[in-house]
Amino acid sequence: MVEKRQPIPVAEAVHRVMDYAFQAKKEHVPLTQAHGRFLAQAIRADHDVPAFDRSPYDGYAIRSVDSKEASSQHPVRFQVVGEIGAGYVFEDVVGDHQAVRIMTGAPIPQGCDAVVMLELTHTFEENHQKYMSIKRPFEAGSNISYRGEDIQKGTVLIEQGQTINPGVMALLATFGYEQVPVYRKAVIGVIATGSELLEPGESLQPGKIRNSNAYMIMAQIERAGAEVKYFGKFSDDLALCIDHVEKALQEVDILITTGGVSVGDYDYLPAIYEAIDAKVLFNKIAMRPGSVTTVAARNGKLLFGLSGNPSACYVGFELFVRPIIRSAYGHSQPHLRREQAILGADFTKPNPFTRFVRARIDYEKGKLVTVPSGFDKSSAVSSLATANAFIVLPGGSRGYEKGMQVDVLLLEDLQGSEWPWDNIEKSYR
Ligand SMILES: Nc1nc2c(c(=O)[nH]1)N[C@H]1C(S)=C(S)[C@@H](COP(=O)(O)OP(=O)(O)OC[C@H]3O[C@@H](n4cnc5c(N)ncnc54)[C@H](O)[C@@H]3O)O[C@H]1N2
Ligand code: MOO
Ligand SMILES: [Mg+2]
Repeated sequence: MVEKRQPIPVAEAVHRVMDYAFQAKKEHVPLTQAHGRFLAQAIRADHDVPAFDRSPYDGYAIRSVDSKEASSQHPVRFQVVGEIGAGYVFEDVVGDHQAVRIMTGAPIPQGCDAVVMLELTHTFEENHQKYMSIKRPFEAGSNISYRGEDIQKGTVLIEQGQTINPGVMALLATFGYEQVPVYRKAVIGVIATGSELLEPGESLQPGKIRNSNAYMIMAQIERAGAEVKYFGKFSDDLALCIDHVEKALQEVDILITTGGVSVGDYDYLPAIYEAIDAKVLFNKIAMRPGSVTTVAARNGKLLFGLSGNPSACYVGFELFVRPIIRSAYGHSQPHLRREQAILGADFTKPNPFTRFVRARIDYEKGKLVTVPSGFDKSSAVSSLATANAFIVLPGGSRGYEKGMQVDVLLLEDLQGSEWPWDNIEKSYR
């Protein structure tokens, strides 16, 4: 008698997985390796930016009071008493009707309170002395970048858990983070199962297929910000498989297998979970694709038994594995970002279970429009390459028409969402 599996709602499955959320350890990495990592500590400004009043232009630093009488009829002349480039400090105090030639980024000399752009000055020499003149007055503060105008000392600039993007890299460098506190990458093991699997370098043979899931999952792991450990393929021998899983578990934070979770004669995963005494959190979800997605836990470590069908495997990863990875990095919005979009094509399939249609989101005149990205079967591999979203169609619906509003989950968005599973749009016909 085949075991009858009881499907649970998607949200309930995600909850059961998230009960095992863990925090990754912290480490320091050189700044040059920090891009794409997750900050393990908030970054606070320990000095003002800019740290001194500076010139935003190439020109002349002056005392504004000396320019008061300047007009096109009566230009005011200044004696040029020095020159400073960015990186240098003018050591003297600037006096009455004196000016300093100054470059963009150089500190404003003592005594000066305005900068005149080079283009607005006339320069000349008399008796080997340099002068410049201007034809209009400048107010105190004209063309000065003030200390702290960009960032004030003490400001929290980035919260812990944020992704280090190119802009964060600039801030880290600005504040002297030669070594950056980041979360250590979670190590995720991958094992493929199935005697039909060939590796990409092997020629096709009758009845065989190439193992695409392992390479897809490894990329999904990297996209989620974790590190991959690939353990290759299972053998056909159950005892060896058990041993394989036991050993792999020692080396990872999470273990993912693909295939072998349904009720086929060679679907070994249920037997393996039993043999290693892992607690099965669920083995059937009211969703398509991915209904067979199984998750088990042993000694606090999760084992994800993703489906062998490529589309089901892909969806299972994004819904259940991704949030566990992101939450390990202190992220408060670890789930896929949920948005609403206009359906750009009919989707006539009825949905007894909640369906996650691999889809493409595009912007059209300020609106988000989504269309399925191709062949919509659990076994499909073709619709994944152009997918950047899942259209979420709740169970119980009888198909959707072009123009309807639907919920979508974004696959390539870094912001994420805190909990996307409440009140999924049910505007079905
Ligand atoms: N009697 C039933 N049969 C099936 C059920 C069911 O409820 N009762 N569920 C179906 C559903 S839904 C799915 S999804 C699949 C799940 O199968 P498994 O997770 O056990 O995976 P396998 O049997 O190992 O393989 C399924 C399919 O995927 C191909 N595959 C496997 N691994 C890979 C890989 N690494 N790369 C590419 N493709 C892979 C494999 O060749 C099979 O075609 O079960 C249904 N059956
Ligand atoms: O689990 Mo299967 O992917 O529902 O099609
Ligand atoms: Mg199977």
